Amino acid sequence: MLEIRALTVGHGAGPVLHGVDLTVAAGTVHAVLGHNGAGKSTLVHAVVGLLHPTAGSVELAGQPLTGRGAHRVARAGVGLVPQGRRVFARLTVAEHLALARPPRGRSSRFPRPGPADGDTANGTGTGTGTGTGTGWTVEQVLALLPRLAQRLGHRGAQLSGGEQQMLALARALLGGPRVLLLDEPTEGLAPAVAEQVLGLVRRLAGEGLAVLLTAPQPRLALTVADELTVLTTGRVTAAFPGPAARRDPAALLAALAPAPALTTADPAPGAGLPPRSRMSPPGPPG
Ligand SMILES: Nc1ncnc2c1ncn2[C@@H]1O[C@H](COP(=O)(O)OP(=O)(O)OP(=O)(O)O)[C@@H](O)[C@H]1O
Repeated sequence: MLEIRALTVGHGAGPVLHGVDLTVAAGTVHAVLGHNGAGKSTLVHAVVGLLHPTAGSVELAGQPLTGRGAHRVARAGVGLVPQGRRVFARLTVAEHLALARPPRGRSSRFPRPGPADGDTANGTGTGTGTGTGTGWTVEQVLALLPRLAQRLGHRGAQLSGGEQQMLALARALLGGPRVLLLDEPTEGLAPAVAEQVLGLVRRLAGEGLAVLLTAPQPRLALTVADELTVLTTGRVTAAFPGPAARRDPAALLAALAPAPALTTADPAPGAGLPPRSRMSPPGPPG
């Protein structure tokens, strides 16, 4: 479904990603793992058209997306749940959904594959997931995310982190994506809420979406991913099928191990710095 080939892209001062290859099949979750600064958001932004690659390509179901503007990429069926949720503090949930809703007369551009009737999120059984090919309606999104239905009058700033994440997900779904990109969707969430969000992600993949999500740490992503790719300073340094990584996560953990910290036994580079600085691993803690 989503094919990323030899992608090289940066923010103006040289590449951040160097020849990244990655595929996300329909109905699967592909997790991109990497430490802070590895290039995960850069990859996501390049796919959704916010950054323009200097080399390589992005295709959706064989249709080239490379170099298109973000709105055209969205219209082609790529949905984004951005890092940090990007919810408007002063708008209510209902207002967010109204803004994201497809224009009258045009439901989501792509039919929602849909599960069997009555098979709705969290077992609430509201029966809206009919898979009739009409795309995502606000009602269907609220059936998938019933917590939002109880918060329609709340402003973005009044929502919990988990509720904001669900609102960001709802907004993306209303665009009718075939591919959904979620940039660090569990960041800052309590473990139980993070698991709930990933359960929704898994469910959406089960409905046929191709899902790419990013995470700095493998623990939660490992529970839902069909494929895992490790990015290290802008390069793919390892890739694992989900089942194999779950059976034996040692190789994945090793691929994600931070570069060894300098010690006082190391020669010169930290000379003159206080000992704490020399012992710190690169980048902020996870
Ligand atoms: N707008 C920008 N302008 C210049 N450089 C940037 C910009 N955004 C990111 N970078 C740089 O690109 C590199 C990759 O950053 P990116 O945000 O893609 O990493 P990440 O893996 O998503 O990290 P995090 O987990 O912290 O979000 C970093 O060196 C970062 O400083």
